[in-house]
Amino acid sequence: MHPTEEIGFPTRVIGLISGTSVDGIDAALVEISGKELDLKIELLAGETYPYPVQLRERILELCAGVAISMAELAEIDDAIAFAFAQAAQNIQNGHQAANLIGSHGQTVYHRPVGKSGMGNGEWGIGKKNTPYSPLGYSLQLGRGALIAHLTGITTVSNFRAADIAIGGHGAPLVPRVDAYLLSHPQEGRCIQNIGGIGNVAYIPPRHGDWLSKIRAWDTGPGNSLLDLAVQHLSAGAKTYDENGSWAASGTPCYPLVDQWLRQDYFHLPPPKSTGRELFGVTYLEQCLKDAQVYQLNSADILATLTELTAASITHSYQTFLPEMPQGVLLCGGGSRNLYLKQRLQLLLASIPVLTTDEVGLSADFKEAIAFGVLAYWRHLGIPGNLPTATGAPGEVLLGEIHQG
Ligand SMILES: Nc1ncnc2c1ncn2[C@@H]1O[C@H](COP(=O)(O)OP(=O)(O)OP(=O)(O)O)[C@@H](O)[C@H]1O
Ligand SMILES: CC(=O)N[C@H]1[C@@H]2OC[C@@H](O2)[C@@H](O)[C@@H]1O[C@H](C)C(=O)O
Repeated sequence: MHPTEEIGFPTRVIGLISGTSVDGIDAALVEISGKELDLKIELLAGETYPYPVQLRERILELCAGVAISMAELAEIDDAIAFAFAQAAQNIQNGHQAANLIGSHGQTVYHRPVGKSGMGNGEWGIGKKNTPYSPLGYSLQLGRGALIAHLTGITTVSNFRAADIAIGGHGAPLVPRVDAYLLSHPQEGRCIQNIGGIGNVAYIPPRHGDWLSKIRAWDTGPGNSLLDLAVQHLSAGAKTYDENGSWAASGTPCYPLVDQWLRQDYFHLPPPKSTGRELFGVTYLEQCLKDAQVYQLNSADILATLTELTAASITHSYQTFLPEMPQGVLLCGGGSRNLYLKQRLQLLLASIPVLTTDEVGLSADFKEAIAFGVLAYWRHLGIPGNLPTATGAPGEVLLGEIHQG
């Protein structure tokens, strides 16, 4: 049977993701129709389901590189799959049942392509064109087979592996979905996600060979350093800077922002990807040491870290885009940080900074929606990666299908 007949067409899909902020599982129930240029989605329900506190803490430790046994890894993998399956069940309450799930899972480790950790060519890594050339590696927990079993719904998971296997970064993957849902006939747009990590998709006006002109990459820290700093500076009382109001009460230290912007990652040309492995605990520790030199108070530290996020985004547009966009559309939790949004608008001067909500696509649930669309494309046999975004040499089908 053709896959579209199996799941019905148009179809009701659940997209699930927990991102690098590890704040909880974003679930989106969407009705999807069309394929690419005629792709349409309707968000029927969107919800964030927080992780149980202990599970979140364990995941954050894993992300920070704390060593654990394989047995414990298996337990965490299952706990995440159970939580994702529960989220899929809950999001359907009051709605007709879904017939497909796209589950990104929880990233706990991301090694960008060309960044082998083994060194010395051990295992043959580092020798180009051998089976062990320095491919990327990206590990998402919450196995799809278990989600399919628990929900009884066919589940697509492990989306990044196929792109990585052919030499891509396996990230960012959302830009291909952005292209079809957010492109504009006359306007070049940047779709800027500000999650734990920031990523941008530059989408030129939708005519000619616009698809091949799309550029996308991870811009660097979104909220990851800010969240860690807030936790540290509030002695655990807060997990993030609501609306950016704490940072707004301070003053950015511009010499420090300039110093931080000299970091290699910001100068690496795209395609490129990153994660909490770089912009995580160790990175923040260095930032806090640097801040001592300038005797910054807590508010000033947060203002300076917020400025780093804003400046790294705009600096990367100015450095790597073929032309500046006519508009910027924000999404992800950072789009709710009013101070950060204000700083971005100031740095981008006359380029309007809006959120994707303002053009009809949920800024909170866009990533979850995108993994629903990627699962749908997998079922239809449509590739999900954009080689200009991930650096892969070609398009591939993304994700493994587990029958429900
Ligand atoms: N009202 C708000 N004010 C300020 N910051 C906010 C607000 N709401 C959310 N955030 C920030 O957004 C973060 C969560 O963003 P989001 O859920 O988009 O990240 P993610 O999806 O986990 O990350 P990624 O996109 O890197 O995978 C929170 O940790 C917090 O820092
Ligand atoms: C390995 C991984 O999970 N990367 C995430 C992360 O969060 C933002 C940025 O880094 C992005 O490249 C990617 O997520 C989105 C969903 C993507 O693939 O488009």
